[in-house]
Amino acid sequence: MIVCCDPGAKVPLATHDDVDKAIDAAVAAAPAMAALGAFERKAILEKAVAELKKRAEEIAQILTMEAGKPIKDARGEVSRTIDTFQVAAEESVRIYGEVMPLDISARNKGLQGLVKKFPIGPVSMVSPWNFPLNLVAHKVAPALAVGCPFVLKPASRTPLSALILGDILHRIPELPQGAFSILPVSREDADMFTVDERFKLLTFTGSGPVGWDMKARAGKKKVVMELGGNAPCIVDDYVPDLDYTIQRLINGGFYQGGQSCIHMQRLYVHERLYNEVKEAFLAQVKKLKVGNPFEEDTFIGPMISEKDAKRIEDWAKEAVEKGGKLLAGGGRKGALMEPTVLENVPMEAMARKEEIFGPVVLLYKYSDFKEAVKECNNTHYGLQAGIFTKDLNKAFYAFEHMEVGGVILNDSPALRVDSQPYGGLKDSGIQREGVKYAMEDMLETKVLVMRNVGIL
Ligand SMILES: NC(=O)C1=CN([C@@H]2O[C@H](COP(=O)(O)OP(=O)(O)OC[C@H]3O[C@@H](n4cnc5c(N)ncnc54)[C@H](OP(=O)(O)O)[C@@H]3O)[C@@H](O)[C@H]2O)C=CC1
Ligand SMILES: O=C(O)[C@H](O)COP(=O)(O)O
Repeated sequence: MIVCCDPGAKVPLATHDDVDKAIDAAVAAAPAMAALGAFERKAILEKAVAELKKRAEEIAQILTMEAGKPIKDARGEVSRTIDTFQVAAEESVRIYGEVMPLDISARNKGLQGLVKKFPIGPVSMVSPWNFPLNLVAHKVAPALAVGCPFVLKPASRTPLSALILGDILHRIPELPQGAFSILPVSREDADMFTVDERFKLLTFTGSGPVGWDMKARAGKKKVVMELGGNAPCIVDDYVPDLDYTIQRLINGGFYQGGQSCIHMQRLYVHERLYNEVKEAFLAQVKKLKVGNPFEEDTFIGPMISEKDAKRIEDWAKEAVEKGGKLLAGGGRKGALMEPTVLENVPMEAMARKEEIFGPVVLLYKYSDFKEAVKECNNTHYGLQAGIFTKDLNKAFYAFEHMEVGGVILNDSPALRVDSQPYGGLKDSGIQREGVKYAMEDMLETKVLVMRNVGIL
């Protein structure tokens, strides 16, 4: 069977039997993976970095073809993927344990512990279409850094860049046979990624309903979930620089066509700056080029499918029906969705309640900072939040009170550095990615308890 991805590339689709064999191969490769020295894991990751650098433009073109991602963003994703692998190479030689005193009471006299981290074993990986290369890298590179074999299922709509990464790894002879498989597979045949007990960890990035259902059925394995968001951003009464702030707000709201779970969906602006920010923001929105993603100056390419673009358009319409005001955009041509700004959209509207995953920003005015933080938290998601302010006390207040995995000061919530801890609270997930943090989940702590009996 084959699976198609726009605009017509075809790749083989693995069967249930293929997945079964891949898991067996990962189990068989686990001892050899665990036996790799830190210097060997580092060398493998560095070879991947070198090859990604060589093939960067080819991969960027493929990302644009398979996901409709503007070419500038595709190049950005490749360069972030190189960072992700580079950081993993560096972290691979920094997996520390500890020696701990265990003589905590008289009966434990003479005891100490040697604590060491060991690779957890075969990892099941399921990745989404919105960052088809770097979100794959955020699972693959940490696994290689700790010495875990893996089987990865890329999203059906965007399997190509993951398969190219597989091609790169396949050419690294130091990787033990069976250490990895990358298998495009139908949802029906993908159930083993969730339920198979040969896997010791399931790491999933994608939508909430799918992720939470997987967690419920994952059995005894550890689970990492990177799910959706509905990211808020506050622009306080005094900000470092208004032009800079507007430029970052535009990026946060419309970069990647809003198809990112840290996309700035809600923008709360202090009443002192409200009119000025609104006017400058709308002026910039009107200049954004929507269209052919291969053109260098395109800011917003097509949504991942026409169906998704239609849903986004419908949610914008519903927001107006429920009392919101349309300030810009709202229209759609096929899969191309206009950058859209809505004001005062009420809580009952889908665009306020749920993750819109499109180029839509909701604008609100506030007068009390603490109330604005409360309103930011008024969602079942909790991934990232942004705050622009000159006042460090407010920044710390936001850091302490925002119910999210990351607060971004003086930039939009859409900012992610690939080495930072990344992940959410509430319905946005559990555990963290961001190389070093993903590695922690792929390691098992073991202790050697030693008694010094004092006899020669
Ligand atoms: N990072 C994020 O927060 C993301 C959020 N989303 C949100 O989710 C919405 C839907 O996007 P979509 O791509 O369908 O997201 P999904 O969560 O449905 O898919 C993500 C990955 O999970 C796979 N998958 C889905 N169901 C199963 C299953 N039962 N067993 C094993 N694997 C499974 C998908 O495979 P397949 O591709 O074959 O269906 C894909 O590889 C988006 O519009 C957006 O709102 C989407 C992507 C990323
Ligand atoms: O910049 C990123 O890496 C993404 O926004 C993170 O991907 P997500 O949309 O799955 O969180």
